[in-house]
Amino acid sequence: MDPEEVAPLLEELRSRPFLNGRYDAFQDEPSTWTAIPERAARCLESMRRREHPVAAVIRGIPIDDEAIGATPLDWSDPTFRQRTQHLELLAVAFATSLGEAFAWDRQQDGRVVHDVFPIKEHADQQINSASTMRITWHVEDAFHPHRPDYVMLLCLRNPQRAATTFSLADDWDLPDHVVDELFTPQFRQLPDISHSIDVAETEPRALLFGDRRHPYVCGDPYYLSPVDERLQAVLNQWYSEVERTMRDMVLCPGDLLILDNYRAVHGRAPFEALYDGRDRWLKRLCVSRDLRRSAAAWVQGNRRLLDSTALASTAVVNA
Ligand SMILES: O=C(O)CCC(=O)C(=O)O
Ligand SMILES: [Fe+2]
Repeated sequence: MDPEEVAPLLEELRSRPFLNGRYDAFQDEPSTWTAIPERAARCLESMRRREHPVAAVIRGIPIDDEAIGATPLDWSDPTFRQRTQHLELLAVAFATSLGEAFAWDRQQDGRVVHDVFPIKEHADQQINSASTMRITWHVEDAFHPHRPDYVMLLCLRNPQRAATTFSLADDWDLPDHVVDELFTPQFRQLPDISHSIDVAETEPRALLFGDRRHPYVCGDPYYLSPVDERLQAVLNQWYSEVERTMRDMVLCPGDLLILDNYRAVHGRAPFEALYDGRDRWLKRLCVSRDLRRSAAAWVQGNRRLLDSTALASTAVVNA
């Protein structure tokens, strides 16, 4: 994308008052979904309507490195949100070509756009604010029936050139008996720690579903266990195949990566954080094709704010 194409929209978005991550009114404005450059809109429309491509990157979103200021070190100084709101709104505008950007009430204060940057205390945890710890590949929010259909990552800076990794389900070549097992509901998926939920027990689920020739995937191996030890060998075969087909993408400032969260898994390579205000910094959005499916989880009638504890199974919540 030519940066010139999006510059007037970005300029207009810069003049918006601070909305503090509550973007409902903005998402409801008709101009939101008509304003984005045509070629990008076509690509997103193709992702939604044809389910192809499964992963796409839109390049050339102008990032003013000085104006966005320092990469935050933690959540204590919220001014970074004001400095980057126009970029968040732009990402939300792109998301409207795919569906609706939504928030989880227990993640990042219920904000629609998440910040991804390294936090010292999390360096070796399995969370997106880690650094030396690899984020093992996963489907985003795999534990939840209302997980996003798409994940969008907008890169503000990435001096470490840490790669985002992803693998497409269509690339997997697995023996029939492995596919059969993965299509059978016999795997328990617990929530990842970013949701701060303790689920004692979950219903066993299938990891692949839908059309056998072009399956959908749902799983986060780090928080996954089979109902029967015998299935570990099946999981290992699947894991190797995902590793074999894994691609690396080093996002550069102004790159917007869009991943189909039903047809691809993703993760992130480890990197060395410096905590010097210049570290890697991304904005992340979860996008749903259809918010009606999640009505039982809407928080106080807000269709774009989901209660992640509203699961089919019984959830025990850590306060
Ligand atoms: O940092 C990245 O490139 C991706 C991290 C990730 O998996 C996420 O934020 O959902
Ligand atoms: Fe992720």
